[in-house]
Amino acid sequence: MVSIDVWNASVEFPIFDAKTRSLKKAVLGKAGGKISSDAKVPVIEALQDINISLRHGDRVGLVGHNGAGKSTLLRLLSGIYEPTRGNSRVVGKVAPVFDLGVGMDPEISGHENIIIRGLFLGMTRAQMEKRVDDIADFTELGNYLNMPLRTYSTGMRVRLALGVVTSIDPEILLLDEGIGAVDAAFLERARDRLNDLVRRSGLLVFASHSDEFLMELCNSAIWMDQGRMKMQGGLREVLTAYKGHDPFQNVPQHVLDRLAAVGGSA
Ligand SMILES: Nc1ncnc2c1ncn2[C@@H]1O[C@H](COP(=O)(O)OP(=O)(O)OP(=O)(O)O)[C@@H](O)[C@H]1O
Repeated sequence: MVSIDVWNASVEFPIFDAKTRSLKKAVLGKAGGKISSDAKVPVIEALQDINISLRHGDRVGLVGHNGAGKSTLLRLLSGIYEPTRGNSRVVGKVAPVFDLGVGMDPEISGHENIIIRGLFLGMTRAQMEKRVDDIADFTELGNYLNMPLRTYSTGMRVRLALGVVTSIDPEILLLDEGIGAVDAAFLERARDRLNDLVRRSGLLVFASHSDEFLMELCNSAIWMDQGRMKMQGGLREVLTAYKGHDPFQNVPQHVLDRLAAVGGSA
């Protein structure tokens, strides 16, 4: 059974560049983590005192201003960062989807990239070979799949990457908001695949600035603020507190019904 547990975890980035000493005097705005001023070198306190316990079936949205610590938290959960203090334990195979294009090689074909990217996300070559046709159909890239990736437009790369990402079977899916940068029309086509992906995943943690995406995929949320967890609870409750208004209020009933049907937040 998959699980994520984090106890009193902090992640700090010491900044050794002498020029950054002036940072110590910096006044922080709303965006960004906390910069500690008492240490010898300035330290960015990206995460402080994080306590999380997630189990199979949890679908958690991470919300918060720029620099609040969402991406750092995802990297902590994926094992890319170790906590500077405290502990974390993740049981299950993690698929980190932080940057849609990461692990793609511009010099090899779309087909080959499908396999490579799948391997990077924890799949086997045999599993990916079985999915290539389905991914090719979805991307509508046709003969381009035999061409090197460098010949693709940005949108074509995103189609390929999204096709691969939505084909995997992750135990724990960690999604960063890059996925929200996809254009609306294609996203509409990807909607069902994304929902299926999330349904197949044992556990989802998704950092996003998009209410629509969060409503679609998540049922609870954590509000990050300057590296700390400001609030944790149901998605609607947390989004309402974070935004200062209830974003569900303006959602038409038929959309709420559809979200309820796919197991979303409504
Ligand atoms: N590698 C790093 N070195 C130094 N500081 C970092 C590093 N990564 C993140 N930070 C700092 O940690 C804090 C949290 O950043 P993080 O990227 O986790 O925020 P975020 O909530 O994902 O922001 P956004 O919504 O803009 O993506 C910020 O103050 C950032 O400047």
